[in-house]
Amino acid sequence: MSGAKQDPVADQPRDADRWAVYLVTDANQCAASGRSVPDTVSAAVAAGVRAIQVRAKDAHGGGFLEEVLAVADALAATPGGQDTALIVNDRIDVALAARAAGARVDGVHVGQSDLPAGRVREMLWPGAILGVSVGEPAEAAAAAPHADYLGVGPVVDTATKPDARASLGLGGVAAVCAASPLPCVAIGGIDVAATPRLRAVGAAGVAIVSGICAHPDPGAASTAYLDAWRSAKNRPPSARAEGRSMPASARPHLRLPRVLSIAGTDPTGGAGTAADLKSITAAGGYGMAVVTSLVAQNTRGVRGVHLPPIAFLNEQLAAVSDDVELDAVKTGMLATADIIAAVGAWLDAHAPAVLVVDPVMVATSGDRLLDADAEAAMRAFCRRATVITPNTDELAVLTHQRPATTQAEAIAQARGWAQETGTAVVVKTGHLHGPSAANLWVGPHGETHRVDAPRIETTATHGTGCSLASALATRLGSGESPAEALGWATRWLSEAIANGADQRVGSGHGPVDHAHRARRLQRAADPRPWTEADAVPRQWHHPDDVAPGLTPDAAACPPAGPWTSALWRAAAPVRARIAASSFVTGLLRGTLDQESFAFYLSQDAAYLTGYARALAALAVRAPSAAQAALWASASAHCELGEAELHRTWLAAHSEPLDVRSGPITDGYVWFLIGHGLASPYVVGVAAALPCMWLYAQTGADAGAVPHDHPYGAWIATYQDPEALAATTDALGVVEDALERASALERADAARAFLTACRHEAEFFDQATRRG
Ligand SMILES: Nc1ncnc2c1ncn2[C@@H]1O[C@H](COP(=O)(O)OP(=O)(O)OP(=O)(O)O)[C@@H](O)[C@H]1O
Ligand SMILES: Cc1ncc(CO)c(N)n1
Ligand SMILES: [Mg+2]
Repeated sequence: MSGAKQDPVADQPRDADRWAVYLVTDANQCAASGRSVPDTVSAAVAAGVRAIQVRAKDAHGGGFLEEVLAVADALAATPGGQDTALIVNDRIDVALAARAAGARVDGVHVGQSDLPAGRVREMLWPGAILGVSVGEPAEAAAAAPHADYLGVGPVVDTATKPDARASLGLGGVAAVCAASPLPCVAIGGIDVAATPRLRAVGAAGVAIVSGICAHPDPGAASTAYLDAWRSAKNRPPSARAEGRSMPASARPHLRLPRVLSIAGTDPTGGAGTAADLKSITAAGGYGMAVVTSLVAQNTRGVRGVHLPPIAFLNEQLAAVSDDVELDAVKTGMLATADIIAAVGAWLDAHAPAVLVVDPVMVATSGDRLLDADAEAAMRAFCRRATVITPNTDELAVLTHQRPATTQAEAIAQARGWAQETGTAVVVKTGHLHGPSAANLWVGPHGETHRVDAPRIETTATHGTGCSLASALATRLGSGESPAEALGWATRWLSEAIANGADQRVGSGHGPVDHAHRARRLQRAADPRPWTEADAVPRQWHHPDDVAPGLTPDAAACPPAGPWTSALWRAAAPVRARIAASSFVTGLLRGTLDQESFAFYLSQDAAYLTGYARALAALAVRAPSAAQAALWASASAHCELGEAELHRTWLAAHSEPLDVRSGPITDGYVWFLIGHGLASPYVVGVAAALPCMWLYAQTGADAGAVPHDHPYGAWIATYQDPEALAATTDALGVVEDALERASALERADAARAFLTACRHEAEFFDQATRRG
């Protein structure tokens, strides 16, 4: 029996350095150098290794289990062992058995010949780490939705794994890393000298077998690997020269990416350096700007361009690079071949880890921003980039083709470009027509990441290209993968475009609202008590005491009497906020991106489990059998009926069913359970009501949903007649309980009701706050 505590390292393995040096054990090699596997593990962990995989190719199940338990004990007894991930190779059953025996096991690693990663994930416990061995980008892509990290190899031919495939070399590892959004740990014949080079091509760590197990001093060997890992720069100075960037996924997340924009100006603040600085700030970076050209322009068009001497451009560039280390560079309007040459020369000397080139040629207004004879120079300049962000017209110029008129044509042009140059392309579809304004990342190895966004009916599109490229550079510079970075930038920009017109700036193509998201989050972060609940009087004697002056509006599920009617009126402001939220409007229109919906759904699954328990508590405390039955059957419905829909939708859309609840979900759930268990019954039922009542209202607001609506099946649950009947019954219970309650309890119940409404608003909104 293992003495190790069942206390998973859970979130720790997501640390940037978790996989730096990953020891994979081999009992034969340990034995040959006179040591047990647990002793080898202890020595490695004492030296600073923080990930261990127990591998026992030849052992039978029982022997393997013994070895895992012994390693778990060794970890429990070694300083640093608590923070060390313990992964079991191949055998899910052994991992489960070890956990059943009380050992802390954190996950499982499987190969291509084991069960498919998605199946393995279904068998694992929540929060388990799943690693998958891959040898090519296609395998990485298949494993990515299910795994937490990838083992990439073999790097060189190795004797420890006789069944291994042809070695990948540094280039092969780089290709898989570049195509993968997950941390990629290189494995297979890695010596100390190769370690920093693997880090430089994008590996998140090195997995070592013989280099440590067969070494006479495993502790010293571990130290040597760790030192070699740390000696490598986070980003490879040579990568840019090779025209390849280090994949963002493998870089540790930087605290504050320092991002330089090299672009023209817009005195009305909507495009160029002004837009770039706002976008970099909004995306979480420190923004800097070098001005290539002074542009007299506004929302209606360009009036004049003044180009400062090249020598002065060089002076600006040197002033930045002499003093500040850069995590990302974004270029915009470069205007002339001379400027392109000067910026190119500076980039030769100061290769940033991330270079986003927005090949600005023509403004939204139709004015030229790049000399006609500089197109060839821009084409060559683009090859320096990590990624370029042309609009469809610019993509056509770069690829010598006619402008694409469909997304498929634009993607085909981008593919050709990416394959030929090795530089990724973000295909922007703002200039096309149709309901979608999606962005797509098209990489040199054929990989694409599509981020859906709805086309917005607005004139506020001045500077959208500048803003997207700057936000993208910032998120890539912070260490995000291409898919993550483009996802964040697209969602943020979509909100900025949708709210741009409210700024009332200019009469032409107005600027986007770069700060909209920040303002929304600032409001959400306000720690003061929620005002709607604050407004309830200390005692509530009469229905008019709550929400005086608010005129009633119709509820899809009508109030059951004067008290619930008063609650409905008091909730009007927060109800309006929910109805206008970008999540709910996007959901009802069907324009919400799938990733946000999947996040919402997984939180809702977690929520329902808690809500079912809050309802069960109310059943226990109900004053009558009829009320107990109402809450008990609603509880059973949540636990069984509704959660099933979550599972089937997520599975059908290949989205992971992640039932870990986030802080917003947790806050709401425990608020409900707390009131259900510990507050007067009237307070508990008032707290539980908004979940039913506001959902019914959202369903009614949705109206008839077309059969091809992407979230039609989901919205139908809001309109479910059984749920409506339960809501009507619940309203009767709350009305009755309020009628009988004391004035003090009634006020508490109203506050709990309004606070629950606010929780509902936060709950919807959380899906659009990620990142
Ligand atoms: N009406 C719109 N609705 C939604 N998204 C839009 C709209 N117009 C542009 N976008 C988004 O803004 C980004 C840039 O758009 P676009 O393709 O127009 O680039 P651009 O022409 O380079 O912009 P700029 O005018 O700043 O140079 C894209 O991600 C696009 O999807
Ligand atoms: C300076 C500058 N860069 C880019 C654009 C593209 O909109 C613009 N209008 N102005
Ligand atoms: Mg543009």
